[in-house]
Amino acid sequence: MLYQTIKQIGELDRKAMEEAQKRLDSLIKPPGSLGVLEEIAVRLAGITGKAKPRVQGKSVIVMAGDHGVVDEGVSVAPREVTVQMMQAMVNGVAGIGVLARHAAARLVVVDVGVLTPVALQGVVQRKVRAGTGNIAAGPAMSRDEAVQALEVGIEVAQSEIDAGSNLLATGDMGIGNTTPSSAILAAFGGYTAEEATGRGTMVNDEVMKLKISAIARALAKNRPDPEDALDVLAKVGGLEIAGLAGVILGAAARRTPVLIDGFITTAAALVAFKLQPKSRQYMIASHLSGEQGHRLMLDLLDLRPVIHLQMRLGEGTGAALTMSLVEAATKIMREMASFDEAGVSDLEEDKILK
Ligand SMILES: O=C(O)c1ccc[n+]([C@@H]2O[C@H](COP(=O)([O-])O)[C@@H](O)[C@H]2O)c1
Ligand SMILES: Cc1cc2nc[nH]c2cc1C
Repeated sequence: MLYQTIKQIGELDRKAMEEAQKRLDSLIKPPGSLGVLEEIAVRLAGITGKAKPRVQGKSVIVMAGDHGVVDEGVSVAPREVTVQMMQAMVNGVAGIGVLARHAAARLVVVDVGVLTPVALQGVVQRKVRAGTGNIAAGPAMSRDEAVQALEVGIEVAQSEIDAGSNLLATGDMGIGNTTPSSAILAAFGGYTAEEATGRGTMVNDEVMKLKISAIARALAKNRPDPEDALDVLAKVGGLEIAGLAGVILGAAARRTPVLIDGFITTAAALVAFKLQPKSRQYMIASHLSGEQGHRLMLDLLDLRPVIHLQMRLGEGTGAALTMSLVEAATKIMREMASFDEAGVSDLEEDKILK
């Protein structure tokens, strides 16, 4: 199913993009004056094949997993916080609970690999295994488990689309998950552990040293092959990272725009891109995370973040906030009048900067 999904991902619809650009240029404004909103509008046309798409339903999909590498002491938070935060999410009181509600989006929380054996009320149960292995000592998971977690993401994304959502946002929850995300960045980008590592939940200098050492050992021990995305994902990734890469591929295969959140979801975006380079065109980078290394990831993807709020919470919070901007771009296309329609005098063509 993974390979079928990867094969289904096509190119953007250039004709719809040209039509959208033409319409934008006819609207009552100086050329290009809505800036990035115009870029989003054109890309949405390419993704959906419609010059004037309408956002009909929004879903934020949070994938959650635990990490064996927490044994190395790489986070400020104890591992049980993963599950406690999932509970807070379904109760609507976590950051993403608030911001998904603010965006009028459905919030879907998926257990793709948390340690607790108990099923949480309101959480979608798709556990592939109970947490990853410690990447500083061996692989995170098997190749087969990585495929299973990717397929969970594809299925959840496509069931949200089947239920009427046509704008998706990605979110993550997993204590310790900035460590595998940094390892993924180092593996794909050829960076050292030091260059790829940030402070996550705000670890101090002492913990930072442990974290860099754990990532360096993870790379040396596992030797992930950057030419083989599944190898990188299985050896130094995470279950929620795999699930999120699946969400992105599943959305792209169904020509649905998908908002990328922060450091962890962008690591997943890198995996999706390496599995299918065409998937990149369906991604909208929502924000620039405060996590060191996020910009390096976005540069590898050649994506430009829409908002800069120094957020580094994860959970899909930056992606949820950006949903309303994406929706605004569709409304510009649908509701703003042209010079002709509004009876505004045409601009003087010979005076416009070309
Ligand atoms: O999204 C981000 O950019 C981001 C940056 C730093 C931390 N986080 C969140 O914090 C947790 C991981 O931090 P850590 O220090 O435990 O690796 C995880 O649950 C993430 O959602 C998220
Ligand atoms: C409290 C808390 C909330 C989070 N949300 C995402 N990662 C998190 C990490 C912590 C520690």
